[in-house]
Amino acid sequence: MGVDFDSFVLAASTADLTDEPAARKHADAIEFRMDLADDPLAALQAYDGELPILATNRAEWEGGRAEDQGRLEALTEAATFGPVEAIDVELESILDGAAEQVLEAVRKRNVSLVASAHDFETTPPRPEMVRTLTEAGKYADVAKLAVTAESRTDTLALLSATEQLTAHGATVATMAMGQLGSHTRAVAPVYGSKIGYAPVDPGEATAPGQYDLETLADLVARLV
Ligand SMILES: O=C1C[C@@](O)(C(=O)O)C[C@@H](O)[C@@H]1O
Repeated sequence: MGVDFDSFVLAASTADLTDEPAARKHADAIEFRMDLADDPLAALQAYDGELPILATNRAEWEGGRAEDQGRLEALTEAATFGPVEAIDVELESILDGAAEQVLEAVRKRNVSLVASAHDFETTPPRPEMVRTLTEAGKYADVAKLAVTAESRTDTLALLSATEQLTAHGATVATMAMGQLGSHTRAVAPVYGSKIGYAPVDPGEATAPGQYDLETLADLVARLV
């Protein structure tokens, strides 16, 4: 049980689980953005796709659309559905103790856990990125960090932090958002990043600078 993040996992990010047949050819998993869906628990109930689901219910304060009210409860419930083999929860929610019931549900069903942090404005200094990823890794199977690149120096710092942690045995997922960061989505897996996110339809990106699924699948396959 659980998604195996020992090797790279390409997740098709979507608010619509009926995208699954279109994603199947290129993706290893579906990232279901519950916060962008109309009735996410009903959609999970109706899901009959083949790909395992990584469920995300991104908080408004972390760049998503989910209000705090009921957010973590819905994520906890998502963890009880058979096809949900991984759960993404914000590192901030873990650290402030709010995610305890999510962590318990994840443990109970042996679902994989991704602890994530985002910076939609900048790229923090390298030591801070290493600290954030190290902290996230204490709680989760995958420590994920998405930053916003403002320069090539930023993207190099992110890739270097990715390489360092991977060399020390950590399982991390990293990406730089924004136009300047796009190439890191293809290149970070070379340095050890274990999850890539891409929309099936390029018009439905879930973060700035994403490639469409087919393009990212092709780039990563050529590089890794
Ligand atoms: O956290 C992430 C990473 C992401 O923000 C990206 O930059 O690809 C896309 C989101 O859907 C996902 O939950």
